Amino acid sequence: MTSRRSSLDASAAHAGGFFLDDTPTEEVDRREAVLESLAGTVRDLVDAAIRTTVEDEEVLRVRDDLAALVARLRASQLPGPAGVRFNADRRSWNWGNAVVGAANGIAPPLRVVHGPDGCHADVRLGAAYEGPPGLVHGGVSAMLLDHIMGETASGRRRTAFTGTLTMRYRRGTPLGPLRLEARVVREEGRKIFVDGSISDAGGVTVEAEGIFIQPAGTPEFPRT
Ligand SMILES: CCCCCCCCCCCCCCCC(=O)SCCNC(=O)CCNC(=O)[C@H](O)C(C)(C)COP(=O)(O)OP(=O)(O)OC[C@H]1O[C@@H](n2cnc3c(N)ncnc32)[C@H](O)[C@@H]1OP(=O)(O)O
Repeated sequence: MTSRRSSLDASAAHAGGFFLDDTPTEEVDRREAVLESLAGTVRDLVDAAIRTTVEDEEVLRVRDDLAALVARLRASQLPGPAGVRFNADRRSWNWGNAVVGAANGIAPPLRVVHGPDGCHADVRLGAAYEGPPGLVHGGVSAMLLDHIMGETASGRRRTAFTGTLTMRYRRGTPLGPLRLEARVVREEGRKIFVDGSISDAGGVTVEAEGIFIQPAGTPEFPRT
């Protein structure tokens, strides 16, 4: 088995909390597809574990089988979290991210689409994201909006951290298919004001307003 840790660490240079990495885009895409397929199965496992009704003995046998699989993945590990990396093509990858991480089985995951007027994402939230019965946990709604609004502020050309995020929960957000939207309303110096929403088939369930800050001294690339 080949470890990936050394090549990533050797090529990384720090840039405003993000890492410039010389891994070619083709190689990033290849590895991402592999990790994504693993995370999809992990996500399925989480859902199956929540909803299983098999006998206790079978649950315990599955637990032992899983422990053996975990040990195989632990054979070669990063020393800490996956971090955020980007290369000279401005291909960025944040495989551990809680919302979009390709390798993260507890990320829904959100697939953010960047357009001229902002960003949107279609997502289906299952049993792992439940708060009130049949409804999305309010913190999960805030987390997803925080991410898509932050990515909108970032525009894939600068880093933008959440300064203030205000949520208005208009009605319960049902588990199932949902659409998230975000757009930049205005900018003042390093402050980027962003609106966001979550909708189901019946309309908006959650609205949000956020102020995202570009940390002082961090790089900004031209718009693409
Ligand atoms: C690089 C290449 C491309 C890479 C491409 C990758 C793209 C990848 C996209 C990822 C998208 C992630 C989306 C998730 C986003 C999170 O979840 S980020 C995590 C949660 N947020 C945090 O942890 C932030 C913690 N806070 C901080 O780090 C710092 O307080 C901040 C927010 C950076 C501000 O610090 P600062 O720059 O020292 O701020 P400061 O100079 O005091 O103030 C600047 C201005 O902002 C205002 N301000 C400061 N703090 C706040 C606040 N909390 N609220 C409102 N206004 C504030 C000040 O009043 C001031 O305003 P003016 O006086 O200029 O009018």
